[in-house]
Amino acid sequence: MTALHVPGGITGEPADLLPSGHRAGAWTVGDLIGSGGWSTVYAARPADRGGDRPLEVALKVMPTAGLAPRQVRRILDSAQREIELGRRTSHPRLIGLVESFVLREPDRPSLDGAIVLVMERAARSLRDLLDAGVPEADRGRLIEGICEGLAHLHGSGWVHADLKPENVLLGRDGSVKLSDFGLATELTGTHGYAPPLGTLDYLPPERWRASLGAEGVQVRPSTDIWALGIVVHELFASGGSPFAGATPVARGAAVQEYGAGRAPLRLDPAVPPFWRELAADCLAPTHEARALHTAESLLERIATGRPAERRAPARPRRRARTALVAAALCAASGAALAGDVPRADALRPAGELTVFNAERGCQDLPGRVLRCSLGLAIDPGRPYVPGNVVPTRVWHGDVLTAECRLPQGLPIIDEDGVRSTEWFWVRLPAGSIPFAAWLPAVRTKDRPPLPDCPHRSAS
Ligand SMILES: Nc1ncnc2c1ncn2[C@@H]1O[C@H](COP(=O)(O)OP(=O)(O)OP(=O)(O)O)[C@@H](O)[C@H]1O
Repeated sequence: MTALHVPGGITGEPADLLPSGHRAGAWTVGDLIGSGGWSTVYAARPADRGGDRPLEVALKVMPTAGLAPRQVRRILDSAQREIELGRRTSHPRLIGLVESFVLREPDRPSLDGAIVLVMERAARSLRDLLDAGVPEADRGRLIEGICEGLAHLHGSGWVHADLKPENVLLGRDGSVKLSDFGLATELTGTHGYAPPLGTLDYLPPERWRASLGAEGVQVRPSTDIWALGIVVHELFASGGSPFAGATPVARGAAVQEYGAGRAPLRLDPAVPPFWRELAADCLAPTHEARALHTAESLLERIATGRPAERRAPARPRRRARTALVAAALCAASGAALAGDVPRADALRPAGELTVFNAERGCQDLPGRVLRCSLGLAIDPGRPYVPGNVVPTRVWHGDVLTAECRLPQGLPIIDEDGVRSTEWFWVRLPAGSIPFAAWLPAVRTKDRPPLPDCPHRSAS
């Protein structure tokens, strides 16, 4: 875990290292695996034969000696979270906790009193794999494994809160195992509170302006979904972030510009269409829009979408998937426009529609807040995501002129569960470019008699 709001890591003298062959609790220490800001991790094996202990484990040693009380509290809190989560959950996609103990090392004062977490041992981390180059055939499987881990965590009422390639470990067989639960937070209702720590490159826009209360900062499952979107992008873009900048802070500034609707999402062209749509949904700029994409629903999409990709690797087949309308409730500036739409002079106004936004809290607002704005689609046959909406926004109560209807577009479900495949070709306010776009029928209660549209945007 990297400090965000407080100066990072442990200050003072570095702790001693445990030599290979040293006995720590019931374990014999082996090679050093690596170290983070708060801990050192060693390979280890059982010191005694017999018993049902795993034959190879990793010891995460978290020294506490000589630290300021605040730092000790931080480490104890982190260890407590790992232990609590390890005690309460168990899943093949989560690194298992075998046991924990306090190290007694009177001859090594810097290690005396260190907390030791004994964990299932992995072969390497996703960061190592990214550095070496991820084989193309493995990428989808890795994402699916991360989603499985997140789905189990979220389903058990926990948020990881520090998802990043360093914390995605890989077994010898390549299986994915999420690790490092030092910030993991149990939800009470819709959210939980974590210490104000995290890794800058994986923080969603709302975290950059989150207030720090007595309990910490608010985290929700959508925090992990954002981080997943970054990891998906990294897997296909040689480790690159979708947000430009030479430093994590500069990239964080780009995240905030995007979150405020002042910049579009620019995904690397190397990310294939299926994963691009998935990453864009994970990277929806607001918690509200992102919350529509749960780890569980992403898993379902992967399960149905990936085989199609495999069958037609040259040009992945577009699957008509059900999209949730609020996915397009985000800033859409800079959206590219698809062709094959009728010219302005070809439009003959045929009916009026009043925009209806089913999202709670968006119907009685006196002003026009971005959060409650709706984007109209460029192409009603493509997923209704930020890359497929026009820049002009509309709001609940706006009256739009409709020209025609498309009975069979992509099915859309609104926040109340109303589903429709119908779309309306509507004019946008004067001066808008483009001059018209597609409104999903779930975004209006009106059904004026309209002719069927002769056209649809190219997909
Ligand atoms: N169970 C494990 N099996 C194998 N390697 C592990 C295991 N747990 C951690 N590691 C490796 O040990 C190193 C340090 O671990 P870790 O990142 O958990 O420490 P940390 O102090 O929490 O780090 P950070 O401050 O970066 O979050 C990393 O290289 C990680 O891949």
